[in-house]
Amino acid sequence: MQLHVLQLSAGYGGRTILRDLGFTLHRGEVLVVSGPNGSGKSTLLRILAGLQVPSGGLVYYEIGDRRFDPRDARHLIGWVAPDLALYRELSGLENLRFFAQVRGLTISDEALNELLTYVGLGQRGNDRLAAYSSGMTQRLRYAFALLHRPPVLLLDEPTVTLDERGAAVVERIIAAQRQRGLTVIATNDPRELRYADLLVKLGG
Ligand SMILES: Nc1ncnc2c1ncn2[C@@H]1O[C@H](COP(=O)(O)OP(=O)(O)OP(=O)(O)O)[C@@H](O)[C@H]1O
Repeated sequence: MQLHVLQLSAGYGGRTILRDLGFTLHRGEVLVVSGPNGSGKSTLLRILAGLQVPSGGLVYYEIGDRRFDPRDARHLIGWVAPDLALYRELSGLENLRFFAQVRGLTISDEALNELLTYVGLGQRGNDRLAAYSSGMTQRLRYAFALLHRPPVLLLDEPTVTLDERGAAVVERIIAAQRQRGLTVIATNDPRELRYADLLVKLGG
């Protein structure tokens, strides 16, 4: 599996944010996208997730001899971002059940509870999200992203609001993802540069 980005450009209303960006990411590798606020990290991740269309260039995932446009690759992608909204009136477990159903997955409650334990929410799966702290909600986003065991993991500000234990969970998830496929991290936290097999610096 590979991710190919060729001469990518993107912007908003005639303002160019990303210009002529190119790289290839191979299975097992981690790409870290760094840069100051407003340099286009989230924009790049949204394009890789198929949530935004670039103004120029080419982006595709390659598996064997098949190519997928990001917009047709949602089943391949797990996505964690601060603006990823989950249902506050549902419990953690109910959120996972709901999104598994939406994705057409059959996953037992036992497996969902294992996933909750994996992200450190084992004791809190039946609490409503309204009662979660921001770090607990961020942990649940990881469980959500991992539901379908995606070969591509896109992490925007992966450890924002997480404590040390939460950051250790993220470290474990990234290590596991190296066995499964690709990881892309957008961050301006210098501690996260250590994950990079490939580093793309945006802005200044
Ligand atoms: N929907 C939008 N409409 C117009 N401009 C936008 C939109 N989204 C982002 N921008 C602009 O594009 C630029 C890049 O934003 P982006 O969120 O990709 O940067 P970032 O590097 O992720 O920033 P941060 O570190 O603050 O999260 C910024 O100048 C931002 O104001």
